[in-house]
Amino acid sequence: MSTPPVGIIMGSQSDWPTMREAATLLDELGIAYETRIVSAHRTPDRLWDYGKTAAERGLQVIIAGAGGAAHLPGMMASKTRVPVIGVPILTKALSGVDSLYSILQMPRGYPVATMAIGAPGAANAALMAAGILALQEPALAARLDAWRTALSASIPEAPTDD
Ligand SMILES: Nc1c(C(=O)O)ncn1[C@@H]1O[C@H](COP(=O)(O)O)[C@@H](O)[C@H]1O
Repeated sequence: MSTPPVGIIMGSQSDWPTMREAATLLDELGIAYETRIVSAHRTPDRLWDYGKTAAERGLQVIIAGAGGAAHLPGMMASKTRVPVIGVPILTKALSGVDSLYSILQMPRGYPVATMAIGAPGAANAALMAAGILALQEPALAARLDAWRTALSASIPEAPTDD
């Protein structure tokens, strides 16, 4: 089976309810993806292999979600030149600020495009991936434009009581 353009990876099964937001949006936009649980802490060899083969397999964007000591996105960025979009998972102890800072503060040379905490960040990660892929795919660019127009049109001009 050929490699899809997007890889959605996450540190744990417990991240899936959040990361599913990214998958749902990619579905809506007709973008193929694969999903994997990869942890820098718990499955370092899996992380190594995934990062080492990402470019040669044909992945074009990696969306990486992790919570707490969220080293996965940064470690993946250190292992592959494929752009990594990081999603900080909302945590109970520190409200996801731990995840956010862990992903955001990368040293020079190994960037991670860091999204907002939680589900909105996961959705935006998919839209960011779509925008990157749309640079080379006019049909996808048209679908993304239509999606944005529809969202804009759905916003009421004035608030209602219920
Ligand atoms: N941050 C990381 C990494 C990593 O960065 O490699 N691996 C797992 N985790 C995170 O641990 C949290 C709790 O995981 P469990 O629910 O499995 O205990 C998850 O949010 C996961 O992303």
